[in-house]
Amino acid sequence: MIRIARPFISEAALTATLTLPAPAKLNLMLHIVGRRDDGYHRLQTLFQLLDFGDELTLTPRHDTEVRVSPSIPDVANEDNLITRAARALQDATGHTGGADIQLTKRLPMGGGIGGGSSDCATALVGLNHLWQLGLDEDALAEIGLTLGADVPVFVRGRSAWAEGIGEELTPVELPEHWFVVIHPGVHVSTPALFRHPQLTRNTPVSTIRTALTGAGHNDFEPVARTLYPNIDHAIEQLSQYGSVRLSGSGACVFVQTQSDMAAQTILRTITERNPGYSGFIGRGVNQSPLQRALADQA
Ligand SMILES: C[C@@](CO)(OP(=O)(O)O)[C@H](O)COP(=O)(O)OP(=O)(O)OC[C@H]1O[C@@H](n2ccc(N)nc2=O)[C@H](O)[C@@H]1O
Ligand SMILES: Nc1ncnc2c1ncn2[C@@H]1O[C@H](COP(=O)(O)OP(=O)(O)O)[C@@H](O)[C@H]1O
Repeated sequence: MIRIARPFISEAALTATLTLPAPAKLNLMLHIVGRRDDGYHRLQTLFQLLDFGDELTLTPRHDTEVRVSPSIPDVANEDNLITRAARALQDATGHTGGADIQLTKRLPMGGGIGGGSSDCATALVGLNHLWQLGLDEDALAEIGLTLGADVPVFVRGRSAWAEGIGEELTPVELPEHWFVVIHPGVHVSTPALFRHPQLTRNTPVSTIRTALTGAGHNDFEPVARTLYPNIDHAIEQLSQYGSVRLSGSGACVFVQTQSDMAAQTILRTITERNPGYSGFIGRGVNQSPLQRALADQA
């Protein structure tokens, strides 16, 4: 655990409020190449950050309370990854202040687009700033990894090639395309998919260079399509517009477009045709809007 002396916090910092984005990610490809002794799967994946996501407004409190509002249905305040991030920071540093955190949730839950992980990372990065804790990026990523395999990429804020369980990150420069992301109205449990007996876990190891050519696939896709007919249907529907992929363990599927206007047309067509589906458009970004927003504060 990282322990630092409790820093002095000015009265001005206690009244400051910070609004920060929590962007989505896509897995442009995701190969499962093995398994660790603790059961976690070893992956190779290309994380593309998007300029679309949730938003957190953080206000410090004098007491130790951490309150997230509105609460997320079926997720207790102490289980919310935002609260868990705040608690982890308090534990690591001995900080005795708390926070009120307003959450604008735009990303579908269990969508494979990292909503919870990104909220968690934004809380870590934002509270480190507001509470003046002085933890560096490595320390925040290390704390983040204890809360979820996908948290470090959002803490570091670069589109990246990832190995290990997602924490060995190499920043990459990707073309900043537009993406139509469709949520086909089903909630996928990531642990359940990782446990599935039919999941391919022995894809041969690839290289970053190969992945950057656009080669690769998502090993979750066959299982997700079998278990969730809506995912299968959404992939079929979108495939007329280009190469469709599942993101993470699903349920979101996506297709790349050359313009915002093309993306709007596809999104409108698919959601009008399928009333249970929702979706959004995001532009791929190499640097996270979180780090850009924080730099603007400095
Ligand atoms: C599959 C991916 C791909 O980006 O994304 P999502 O579909 O969740 O967005 C991630 O690896 C998900 O990361 P994350 O959602 O943070 O997972 P965690 O909370 O750390 O783990 C949830 C559970 O999934 C399993 N797990 C997770 C990651 C991994 N590399 N191997 C695993 O076996 C473990 O059983 C773990 O208890
Ligand atoms: N702030 C949060 N936002 C979303 N989900 C959260 C949050 N805190 C805890 N969770 C839990 O984490 C689970 C996975 O959420 P999410 O990150 O949206 O999925 P995925 O990683 O598949 O995109 C949710 O079903 C929910 O139970």
